Amino acid sequence: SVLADNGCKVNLWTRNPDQEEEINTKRQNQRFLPDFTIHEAIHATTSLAEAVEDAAFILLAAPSSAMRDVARSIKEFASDKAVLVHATKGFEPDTLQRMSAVIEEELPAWKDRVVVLSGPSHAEEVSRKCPTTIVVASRTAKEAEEAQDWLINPYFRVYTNPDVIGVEVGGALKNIIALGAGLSDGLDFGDNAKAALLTRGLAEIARLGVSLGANPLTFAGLAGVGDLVVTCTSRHSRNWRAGYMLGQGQTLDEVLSTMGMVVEGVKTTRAAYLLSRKHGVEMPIAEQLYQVLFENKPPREAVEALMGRGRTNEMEEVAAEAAANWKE
Ligand SMILES: NC(=O)c1ccc[n+]([C@@H]2O[C@H](COP(=O)([O-])OP(=O)(O)OC[C@H]3O[C@@H](n4cnc5c(N)ncnc54)[C@H](O)[C@@H]3O)[C@@H](O)[C@H]2O)c1
Ligand SMILES: O=P(O)(O)OC[C@H](O)CO
Repeated sequence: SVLADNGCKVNLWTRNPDQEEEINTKRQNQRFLPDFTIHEAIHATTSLAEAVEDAAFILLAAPSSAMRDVARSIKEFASDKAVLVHATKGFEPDTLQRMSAVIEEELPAWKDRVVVLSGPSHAEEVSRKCPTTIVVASRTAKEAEEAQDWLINPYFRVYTNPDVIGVEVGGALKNIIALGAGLSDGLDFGDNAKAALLTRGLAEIARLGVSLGANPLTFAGLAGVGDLVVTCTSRHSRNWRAGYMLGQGQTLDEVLSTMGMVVEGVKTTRAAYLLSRKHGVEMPIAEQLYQVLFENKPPREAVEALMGRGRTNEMEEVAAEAAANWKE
């Protein structure tokens, strides 16, 4: 919609022929974005070749578990002159890789040229043209600035950032904390608890991010605290909603079947748990959530475990992590 508003002719790929027809004839997508009139310049197609072969700008937004397949499928059709952007917030579940690494493996022509788009941006509000700020990151300024040119408009303000790793890690890990915030709200634990989760969650995100090579300052920006705040507090967030239902006593299977949309935080909790062990990074919130989601730990016990941890210094850990990384 942003690209169509900016004067572009847009092809939107869907695997579902009914959805293709609904979009092209009724200008609606009732399942995923009800009551929104889709711009006339958007043409839905079930043909991936038609969707990408003449495209100068390609935006991949598949769930993280599907990104490799989708990237592989466009290889034979996409022009390597196209600006390639992804908006997916998660790690590949099996390999624990970031999305740009997965895309670059499947599409070597874009090596070091994949742009990451992230930040606080629920589709429900962008489609209503609510003022939104996001960030695009790439290894060299050229690609991010090109993506910025394509996307920026009076209601969609786009910043650039050189920190691909930090922007991807922030976008992925905030979903875990949003699940936790929803869970806390579902247990009626109040605003103090939620503020604690956001703040200590940000510390965890920064710790793992820095150990993966991110700039810690990125987590103070749109892809860090910005997206963390919106996802932990917005009624639009699927991750917050899923956590809330868990807090109210539903099982994970019940929650996921009710949602009918991707809840990236579930698989990302597992990925973060495994990455934290691999890199020796302490992530107590992610660890407790992992036990709630995958080991049937009662949520109240998880909160007790977090509150009962040994005494610690608030600032020490982030500074120590950054120093260790710098020495390497
Ligand atoms: N919804 C938002 O506001 C928003 C904002 C920013 C980023 N994101 C990110 O975008 C990604 C997708 O989220 P969404 O909101 O579109 O989810 P969604 O659940 O609304 O839609 C996912 C779409 O992917 C399709 N899909 C599932 N498996 C597929 C596969 N194997 N191959 C191809 N397509 C497949 C589904 O059919 C569906 O159309 C996530 O990583 C999410 O974090 C979403
Ligand atoms: O609905 P969620 O929880 O997947 O969040 C969507 C976006 O990432 C918000 O920026």
